[in-house]
Amino acid sequence: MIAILGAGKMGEALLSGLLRSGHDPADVVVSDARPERCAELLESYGVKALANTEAAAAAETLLLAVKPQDMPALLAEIAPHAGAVRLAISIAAGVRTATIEEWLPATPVVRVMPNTPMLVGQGASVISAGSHATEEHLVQTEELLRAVSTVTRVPERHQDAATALSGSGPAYVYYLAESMIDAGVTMGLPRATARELTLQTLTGAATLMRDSGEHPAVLREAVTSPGGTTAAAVAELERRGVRSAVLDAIVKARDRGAELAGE
Ligand SMILES: NC(=O)C1=CN([C@@H]2O[C@H](COP(=O)(O)OP(=O)(O)OC[C@H]3O[C@@H](n4cnc5c(N)ncnc54)[C@H](O)[C@@H]3O)[C@@H](O)[C@H]2O)C=CC1
Ligand SMILES: O=C(O)[C@@H]1CCC=N1
Repeated sequence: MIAILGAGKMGEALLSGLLRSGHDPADVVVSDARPERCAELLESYGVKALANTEAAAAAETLLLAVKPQDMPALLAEIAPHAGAVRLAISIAAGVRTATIEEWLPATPVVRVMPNTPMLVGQGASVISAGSHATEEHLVQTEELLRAVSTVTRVPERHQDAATALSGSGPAYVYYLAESMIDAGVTMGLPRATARELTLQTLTGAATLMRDSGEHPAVLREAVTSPGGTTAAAVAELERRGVRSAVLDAIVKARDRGAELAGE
């Protein structure tokens, strides 16, 4: 039995991935602080909702998907009931495996940083083993996540960097998308047209980068005609220091992650 504790946006993405990859709804339970949320998930997926303590007692695998600030209360509540748990997987940003192990001593813990494209089966997750987790636990976690994301193993000391890059990363892409759409509207394009062109450009450019395996600089050069339009735009980005702003912003996100984790 797998229990998803905290069935919000990310919890639901995990749930739908598990069911899509062939898990029986009878082998998955959810628990959430909001009863109406539990009713919704029962209605949509046919999974049973239990109280946190009952879910922890019934499951061999826990997927901990509450917000980081709700994690201490959840761990304190379930710890006395989690005797049969063989693997605890946490997706909470900035919560270290050692913190979870303080509450669930001797339990194998795997820490995951997913991202929101997991909601459409296109996530990028990084995973790290806690001190009791073995190869088998990492493989089990990879199997659970593969239906909704790619999975990359990193040592836990790289979790804050991965959180800054891929965990927060979708926000940077949406920020760029907003700017591009606004530019289109400023130049007189209908908003729907600007949105569609921006969306297809981002999707197409990402697909080309993946499928060609080329370095992004090579792909950018292929767009940039001497003395042309792209060269004018890129020169302005360089003049404004956008490249170093992006780099500094992501390092700031990494530092904030370490601060939130109490490091
Ligand atoms: N949203 C994002 O971009 C990402 C989020 N994460 C992590 O995923 C986790 C979940 O995030 P979201 O799904 O976005 O949040 P959310 O707010 O949609 O879901 C959290 C759920 O936990 C429930 N909850 C709160 N306290 C509880 C308790 N004591 N017992 C049971 N349920 C409880 C809430 O009712 C809510 O449904 C967070 O720890 C976050 O750090 C990780 C990567 C990316
Ligand atoms: O902004 C945050 O703190 C979380 C972590 C990764 C994405 N959202």
